[in-house]
Amino acid sequence: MNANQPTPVAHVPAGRVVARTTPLDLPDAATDPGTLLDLLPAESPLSWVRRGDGIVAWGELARVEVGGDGQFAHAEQAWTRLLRTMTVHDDVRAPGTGPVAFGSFSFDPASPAGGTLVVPRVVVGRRGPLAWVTTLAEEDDDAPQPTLAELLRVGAAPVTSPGPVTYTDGSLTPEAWLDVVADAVARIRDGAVDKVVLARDVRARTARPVDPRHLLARLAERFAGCWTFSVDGLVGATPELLVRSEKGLVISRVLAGTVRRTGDDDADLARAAHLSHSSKDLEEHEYAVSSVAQALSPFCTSTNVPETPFVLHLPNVLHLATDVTGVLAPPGASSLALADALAPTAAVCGTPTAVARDLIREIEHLDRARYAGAVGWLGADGDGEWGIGLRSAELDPEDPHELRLFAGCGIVAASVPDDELAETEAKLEPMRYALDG
Ligand SMILES: C=C(O[C@@H]1C=C(C(=O)O)C=C[C@H]1O)C(=O)O
Repeated sequence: MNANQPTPVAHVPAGRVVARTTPLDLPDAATDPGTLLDLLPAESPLSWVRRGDGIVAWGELARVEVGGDGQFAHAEQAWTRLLRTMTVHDDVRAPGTGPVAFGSFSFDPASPAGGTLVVPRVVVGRRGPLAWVTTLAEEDDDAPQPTLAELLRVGAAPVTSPGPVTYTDGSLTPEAWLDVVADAVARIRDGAVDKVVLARDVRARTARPVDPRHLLARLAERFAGCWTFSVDGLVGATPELLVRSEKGLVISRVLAGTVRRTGDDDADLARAAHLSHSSKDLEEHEYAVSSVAQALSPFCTSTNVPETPFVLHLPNVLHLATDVTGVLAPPGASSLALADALAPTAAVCGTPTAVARDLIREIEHLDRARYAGAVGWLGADGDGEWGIGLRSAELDPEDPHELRLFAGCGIVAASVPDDELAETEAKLEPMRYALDG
């Protein structure tokens, strides 16, 4: 939708809706971590899955499209209005049961991409030994809850691979992007800004139409510790949790400071040790942690901000990581309101935020759309999980052979453009891997 359009566009049912959650006898995540994703249909799958747990969904009961500065607030208002039309029967009562909305929001509120909430018709979730199905239907629809056998038939159509992929430059050539990074370093050294995160895109064209389930399955299998998401054409596996809010406790996993892995365990351990002492990476990380801690603290009675980061090992890269936690002050802001307050963090924008965002608008030459924005889900009680939409690609709604892959990195005074370009290549690897096979 048009980012300047302040009022949300909502496609919602005219009458009352019944949301019904019942237990489901799914195979254990330990024996079959792929089960949730295996249920998905090829058409517009919704997913938020990590290590076999999470929620997947399909069908569209309602859709809300927002844009501009109030994108989160408008989405939340629409969700609250929709909930008033619902009768909820929840026999399971766990995070993710009852009605949920999946959402994804643009990094820059001025982006024409805007944000979307999708309220699915069927949700299947799992959390450890607990599994459930939620259906959302118009009140006069008296179809019984689907059985496991019926659910398994939804995703029965074979997953197709995209075949050979051709990659071409995105909005800038790699050489032009190096100049942008050099420009940013010069401005940082001049004192215009402390840190700015610069991103680039790469276009991919596939021989066969993209089946998002192919991407999701490969991402979930290789990047099991990340959140594998699919919302409204944005697909990826993010290691970075903007915020999870659950029963009054909030957590944000902050990542900033990165080194590529070598594939050799001993060499990687040496790199991890180097990363945790690198003043350039620690500086980048500190900006990101303080931006999250500052944004969370007005909502919390207490927060815990560890003094030193740990090193998060992913298959492609190592990151400096800090889990910031807090106790929500009553009555408790919703997870979407928290995402609104937190986004964009300095991990994907810079410090100070407003100056960094203006600099990105001026020199990056990229519409990030929903890359690096918030992506996740929201429940009826406001709890939910929102990741930062990294290690991701946007599927072209007009052409199922086309995608845009994105990656970026934090630039500080000590950054070297060639190293930053190499870092973006390392961060593009998950989506390139997803498209393979
Ligand atoms: C911007 C990205 O990653 C972010 C930037 C990082 C960095 O600069 O070290 C690390 C993790 C993310 O917060 C990306 O993956 O595209």
